[in-house]
Amino acid sequence: MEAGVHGVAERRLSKAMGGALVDALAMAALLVAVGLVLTMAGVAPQRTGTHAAIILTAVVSLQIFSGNTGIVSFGHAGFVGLGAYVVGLLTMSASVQASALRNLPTLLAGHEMPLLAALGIVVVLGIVVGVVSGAPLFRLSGSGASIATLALLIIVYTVLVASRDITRGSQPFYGVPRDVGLWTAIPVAALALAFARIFRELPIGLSARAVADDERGAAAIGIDRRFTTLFAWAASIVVAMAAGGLMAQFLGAFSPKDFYFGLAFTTLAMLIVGGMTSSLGALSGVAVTTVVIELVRRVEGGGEIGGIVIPPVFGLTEAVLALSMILIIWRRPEGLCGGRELNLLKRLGLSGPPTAAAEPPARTARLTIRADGLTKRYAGIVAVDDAGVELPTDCITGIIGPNGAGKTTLINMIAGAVAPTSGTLAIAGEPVTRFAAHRVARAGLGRTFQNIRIFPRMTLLENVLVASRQVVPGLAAAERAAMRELTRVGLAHLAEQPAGSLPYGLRRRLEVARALALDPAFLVLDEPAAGMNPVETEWLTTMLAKVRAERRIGVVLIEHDLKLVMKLCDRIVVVDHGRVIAEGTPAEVQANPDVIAAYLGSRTSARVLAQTEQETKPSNPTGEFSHA
Ligand SMILES: Nc1ncnc2c1ncn2[C@@H]1O[C@H](COP(=O)(O)OP(=O)(O)OP(=O)(O)O)[C@@H](O)[C@H]1O
Repeated sequence: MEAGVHGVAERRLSKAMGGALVDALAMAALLVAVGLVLTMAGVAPQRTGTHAAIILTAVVSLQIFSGNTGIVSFGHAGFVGLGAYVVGLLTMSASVQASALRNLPTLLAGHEMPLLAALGIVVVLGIVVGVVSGAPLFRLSGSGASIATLALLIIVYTVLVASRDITRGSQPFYGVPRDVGLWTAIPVAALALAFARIFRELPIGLSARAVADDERGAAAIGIDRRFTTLFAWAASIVVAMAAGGLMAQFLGAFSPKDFYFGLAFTTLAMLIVGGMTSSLGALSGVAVTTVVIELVRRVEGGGEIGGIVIPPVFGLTEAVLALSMILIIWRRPEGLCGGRELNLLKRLGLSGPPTAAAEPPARTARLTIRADGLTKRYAGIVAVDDAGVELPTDCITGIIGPNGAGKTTLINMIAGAVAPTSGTLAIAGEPVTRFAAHRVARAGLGRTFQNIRIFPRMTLLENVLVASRQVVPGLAAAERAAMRELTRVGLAHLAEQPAGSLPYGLRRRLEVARALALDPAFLVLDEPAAGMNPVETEWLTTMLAKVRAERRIGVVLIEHDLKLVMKLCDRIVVVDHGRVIAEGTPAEVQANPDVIAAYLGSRTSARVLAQTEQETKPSNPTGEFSHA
């Protein structure tokens, strides 16, 4: 039994969260150290540092969204602007308002708030604005969503310009108290960085990264893409608007064009240079780019260096930024940090993988998946035709049939990945006919895919954790459950490696571990032995029989390896031309003339069948667990 302070800490705080907190503290300490150096260096460096810290907050807001969801956003700059105008209006003195904004609605006039109170309002407003602007947006995904963020940038800009009574239109909005200095900007930037670092380890951050890596794989473990994306968007908009609030009190005067394409481009370039997928990337991107911009600005306006007269080169800063962005995308697509976080604890050898949890209790009730009259028509093709099957938890069911028979389509309809044209479906008595894949997963179905769908940029542990945390309360406990599944499939020693580095056979194992981490009532495997050598196939057979016996879950597998099917399965469903043509024990199916005619007619199949006949186990009509 675990004992002592370390054991208690591990039980309460997940390893990943502990690491994130230490990283957040380290980055904050770094910012404070830079701030102290700048304080001693004079007024001009302090102003540069303050501006950089505010820009860092804006870049971090972009990182929280784009870095986790993989959707490049052009829209955040607009929301930085919105935050600037809100804080400007709330903190401006009434006398300045009276002269600069004569037609300001009374609701907005004369607040004269301190910055902190105005930032509090910005946070609340940011949540509302984030949800309202994101809700229609994230029906889209991928590049469609990216283009929609560009449209949002234009909409926010247009609204700011058009709201003349409130913003002075395209004229400068002036008279905002200039109260933001280095020691306001740095703590806010440190907080934003800490939030970003912790966000990626939270369930929502894990889900967002899973969606970014493989949308269908994420849906199969119960992740709702729309909710996840909307949450990440709203959280990032809060940070963007807070950055805008600081910018307002740093500049004192600004106009909508300060928060348009120029800012969108600069912040995006900084994030790409540093590395979009980590908070460390945001920090290093801003640091490196700020230094480069400062150096280039000295040349841009012209001057004399060592007696050589340099003419003004306007637009040089943007050109250098664009060039560095292209260079990074070309030479180092993951950015300077390569997508890595600091991970101080791991680097110092102070944190290893979590311990594995004990097995969950075996299921006691007999449950079924019931499909009636399931049909799927594609233009001109009936992929599945009026299929009716019952898949219980007390046996391993094999679904076989020739290529193109409709097996995968049948499974995809059951798993919610393909909407049936007609028919009904129920899992454990719950009607799930029109459920999206993530809802079917939550109803108790874990699955793997014919074309493996792991999350390659996440570690093996994260791949499984993102599933276990759906059913295990508490991240620390979910981590231990994930370790248990990795141990089961023999991958625990690779827990902290990126999944993308795994060879093909091990990826299949990881996918099985991820599906089992959902603690599903049903495990559906689409060609699990494809690409495995005989030793791996034997391992898979043993592991499946063992897990079925221990956990008492229903296993359904589509498999072309007839030997494996006949050896492992209690029941077999045969599909041909989209129809279920036979159903029964392996012995019954092998003797069925329809099966022999339609599916096993070829010489090779007949030979396999003959070979496997002796190895086939007896039928299991009582539904007893035969693999205990
Ligand atoms: N998205 C789709 N659009 C059009 N036709 C499709 C689509 N998906 C599947 N089909 C067709 O439906 C039929 C059944 O395909 P399915 O992949 O379900 O068969 P299968 O039995 O799993 O085949 P295999 O063993 O080769 O994987 C095939 O004719 C296939 O071409």
